[in-house]
Amino acid sequence: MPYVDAPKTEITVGEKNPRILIVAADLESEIVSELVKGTIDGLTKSGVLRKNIFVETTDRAERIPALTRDILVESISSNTKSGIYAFPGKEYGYDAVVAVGIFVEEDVPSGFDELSMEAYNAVLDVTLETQVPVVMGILTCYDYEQGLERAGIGRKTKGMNHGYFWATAALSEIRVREMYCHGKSDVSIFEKVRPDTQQMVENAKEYAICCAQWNMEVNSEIVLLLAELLVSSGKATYNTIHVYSASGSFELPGLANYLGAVSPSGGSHKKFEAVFCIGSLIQGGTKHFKFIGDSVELAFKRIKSVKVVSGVLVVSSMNEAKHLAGIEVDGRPGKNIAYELVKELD
Ligand SMILES: Nc1c(NC[C@H](O)[C@H](O)[C@H](O)CO)[nH]c(=O)[nH]c1=O
Ligand SMILES: CC(=O)[C@@H](O)COP(=O)(O)O
Repeated sequence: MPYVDAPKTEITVGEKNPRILIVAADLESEIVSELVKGTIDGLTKSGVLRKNIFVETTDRAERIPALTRDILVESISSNTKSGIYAFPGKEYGYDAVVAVGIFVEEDVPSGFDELSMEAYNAVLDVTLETQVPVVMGILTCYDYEQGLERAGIGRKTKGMNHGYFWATAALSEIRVREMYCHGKSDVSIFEKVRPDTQQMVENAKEYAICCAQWNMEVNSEIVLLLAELLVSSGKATYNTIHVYSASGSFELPGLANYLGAVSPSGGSHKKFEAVFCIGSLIQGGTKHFKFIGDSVELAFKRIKSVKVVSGVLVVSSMNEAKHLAGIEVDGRPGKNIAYELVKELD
């Protein structure tokens, strides 16, 4: 069974009901239709009104990014914005998008990795261009059975419908942007380490840390040491470090770009010195972790709105991830990557 440490977040939508677009490839397929159902189910259970969930379809997963972009652009002129969070420049008719589809390696005789990478890169492009979070629900399976399992209808192992993950991811991305627009970040992770009173530090700068919610046991170690190093080196105080939760590592570039491009309305303008992106991608049963790892690194390089420091681990086991987060495993001391990340500021 693949390793899964998915976010435990349960989200209930607020007063403003979000508008969610699902762009699905090949709705005729039993896998995709089940994944779309799972996504809709997850969204409505969290309080999204069914009338605010829109499903558009195409025949092939590689067409999802272009179709998503077209629908988003068209929605600018519509009169149906929810206004949950600010879009810089243009406002779209949807607060988040879930891309749903599947590539099966067995069915792609050559170029499977290229096909998948192109789709992942193109989905991230849409997010970076529009600032609308597009959640990655395109499965990259070795065979059909793996797809059935991830749709919760496996024949050997039933599995879990991943549509629920994607529903949560879409809503988390909306929530974190909404919080940011209200001048809020989530510093609860510092509760145990943050002193009650803080010295005034001259020239303390504002930093953001975006932290993926998958594999938090690992990510939290990196975030805590990173903050400690920023504070002990006099670059920041705990008050000038702001933590924002991204759903998974795939959501990190979109969130970092958003923080760089948008000033929160109502709150003070935050111009971050740098945005650190922390996540750990641990190999599951498919190449999903690798495609995400490669596509997010490329996307970080395309971000111009702010300096981004990537701390996304792409590893084959939880023990490897723990090692890079400074956690001792089987008597072998770990080496936290936070030490390397702060050096990137110099
Ligand atoms: N398996 C891991 C994930 N998966 C989730 C994706 O990052 C993403 O949130 C989802 O595809 C929706 O867009 N994320 C991690 O950070 N680490 C993993 O091991
Ligand atoms: C949904 C995920 O990101 C996670 O389940 C990846 O694992 P797998 O490669 O087995 O689909």
